[in-house]
Amino acid sequence: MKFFLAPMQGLTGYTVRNAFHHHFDYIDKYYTPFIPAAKRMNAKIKRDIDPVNNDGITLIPQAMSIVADEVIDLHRQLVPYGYDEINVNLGCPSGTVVSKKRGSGILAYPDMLDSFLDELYTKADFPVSIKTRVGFNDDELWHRLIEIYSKYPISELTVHPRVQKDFYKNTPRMDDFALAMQKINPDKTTLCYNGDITDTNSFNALTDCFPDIDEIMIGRGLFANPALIAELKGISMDKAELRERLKNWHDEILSGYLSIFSGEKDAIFRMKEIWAYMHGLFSDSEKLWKKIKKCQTLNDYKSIVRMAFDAF
Ligand SMILES: Cc1cc2nc3c(=O)[nH]c(=O)nc-3n(C[C@H](O)[C@H](O)[C@H](O)COP(=O)(O)O)c2cc1C
Repeated sequence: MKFFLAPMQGLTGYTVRNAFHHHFDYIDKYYTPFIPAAKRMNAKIKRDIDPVNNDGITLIPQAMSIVADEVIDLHRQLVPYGYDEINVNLGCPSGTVVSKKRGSGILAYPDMLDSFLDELYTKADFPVSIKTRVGFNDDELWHRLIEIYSKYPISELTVHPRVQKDFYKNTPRMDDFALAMQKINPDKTTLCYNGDITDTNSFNALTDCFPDIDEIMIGRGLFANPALIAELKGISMDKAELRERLKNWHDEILSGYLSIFSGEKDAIFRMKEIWAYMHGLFSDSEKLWKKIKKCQTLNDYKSIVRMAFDAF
């Protein structure tokens, strides 16, 4: 089984990717948070994809676009950095994205999706993978969408079996993932599952249902428990070792953020985004989370976190 870290805007930049690579090195492949392909890459994006900042990490840049020439142009900008494959985001549910028919917005327009992919796969002389949801308002069009996907030489199709309207609510629609397993030719396209893998139970339920599945992408579950993949692989780790690795992982991210952002407030804000998922691992987790949410200065933040790790 191969495990991938899901792209997450604001969370899976190079600082976090490196921390995973150094302290929980179980991730086979990483994806950048989406890069808006309509514009030229800015300094922040260039820093994020720079191979110097991604040493030893297998990284796939993700494009946000529904225009073939934009994807081709982004690829042209990425080649000098050593990238070949591009992943296209057809899953983002955010209002500002879908209002432009981008992300999961295009899933309501199968004909438009078909012509986009037709032009893209005709013009692209490099591997293009896709990350998709299973519909917009509902999954009635999923049959049609999967027929469209199955026509093209998609290098890897990651399916997050929710529709746009679900955002992250409700449970993944496993019947829709089953249809993808049935319709996608594994000799042409590798199918990757994504959604709600958070522990051994959810992992076993998935692999019991789909024993042929070979690739799983995990997002929130890895922030709730950075050692999750080790657990899924049956690698044992006692509490002291987990605490030590978790602390090193946390400290590397904090010092990385403090060196990137001009003020400590920004670094603390970004650390809070991680704690929103991670606090559940700690004792008295709700109380801890409240304290972290309230804290405004680096000194306060550091002392709360020190106590949390002491009590771990
Ligand atoms: C805060 C946040 C940011 C995200 N940013 C992206 C993104 O840039 N590109 C993308 O394809 N998906 C993005 N996603 C979706 C995740 O990649 C993933 O599909 C989703 O979290 C479901 O997987 P999970 O249940 O393992 O977390 C984002 C999700 C969250 C919660």
